[in-house]
Amino acid sequence: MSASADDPIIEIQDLRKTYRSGLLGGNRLEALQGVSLDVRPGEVFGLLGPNGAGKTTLIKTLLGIVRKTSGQATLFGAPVGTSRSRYRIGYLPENLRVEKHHTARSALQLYGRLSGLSNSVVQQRTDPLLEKVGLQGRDRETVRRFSKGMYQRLGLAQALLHDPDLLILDEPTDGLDPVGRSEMRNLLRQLRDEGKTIFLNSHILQEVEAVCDRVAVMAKGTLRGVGSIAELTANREFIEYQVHVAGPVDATLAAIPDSLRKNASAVPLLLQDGSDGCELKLNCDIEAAGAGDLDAAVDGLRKHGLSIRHVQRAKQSLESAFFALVDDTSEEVR
Ligand SMILES: Nc1ncnc2c1ncn2[C@@H]1O[C@H](COP(=O)(O)OP(=O)(O)OP(=O)(O)O)[C@@H](O)[C@H]1O
Repeated sequence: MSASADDPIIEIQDLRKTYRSGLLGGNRLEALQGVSLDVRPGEVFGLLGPNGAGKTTLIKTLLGIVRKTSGQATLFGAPVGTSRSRYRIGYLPENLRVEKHHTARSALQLYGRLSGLSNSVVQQRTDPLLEKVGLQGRDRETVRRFSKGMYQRLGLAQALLHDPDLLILDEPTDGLDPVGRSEMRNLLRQLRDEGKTIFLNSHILQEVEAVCDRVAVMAKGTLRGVGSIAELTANREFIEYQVHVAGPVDATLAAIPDSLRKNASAVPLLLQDGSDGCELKLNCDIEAAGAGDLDAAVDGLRKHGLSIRHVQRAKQSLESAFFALVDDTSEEVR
């Protein structure tokens, strides 16, 4: 069967990696325990997870640096580790190491030779690339004087040198200041607009939220959730309402029905008219018809003479979705 433009760029099926160490490999650590996911052409896909989740192992398996124990992983339809798949990938490692005597220009020449590009192609691509990553004018300084942000830009330039279709980026904004992070975000969006597929690993939730089309959340070698930010943050168990009440915290909590109080909290709040009040947070069980719970709470508040100033449905943040997904009681996605 011939490849189509919509075929996944990365296809992973039940991927497992067990590290063995100690005497005769007696100690086993299952770093990947049956991970399955697809990355589609042109998307920015983020891999999120706490330390030790298996993110680096997954990336290194895709790059052919770590050998899988079992399962399938293909890039552009070819098994990982083959030269056919490797050539179409640009990789930004977490800590790019460049000999201190290099300049950005000489480092790119070296990386170009290592990728098998001719000198003339490297010459031709260097200036536009330095400009793209914002290193124009700094290309003759030795990297000894580079900030972490400049290193990351150089790393991205080397990853782009052979014009790959897929970029695999390990913590691309790690160690960057807010300006550097915002510049890197813009650069990633620009690369996506140019048609590159981007697979990145990050522990910075805001970055992932700002730039990724889809996200996979991993914990302890298993996949806990895959989807767009909107899909991952659509809380399936609770609807949270925020109710602004013209009354103190204690009276507000006392006014709502007993059955709702265990899922409620309130904090003092300055109301829009400048008077004292509180914000009541009410977690309503979806299966118990959330709207009915809200009506019951409003009835209780009104019965106690408390005025309601504002009601809104809270959006679940990626952060709270993330913590719920990596929680030990969360179920694995296969
Ligand atoms: N070469 C190795 N030999 C033995 N165990 C390893 C090896 N590399 C990683 N591990 C273990 O595999 C598990 C997953 O590690 P991995 O580095 O893939 O996680 P991670 O999600 O990238 O974590 P971090 O965010 O801390 O980099 C960890 O328990 C780690 O200690």
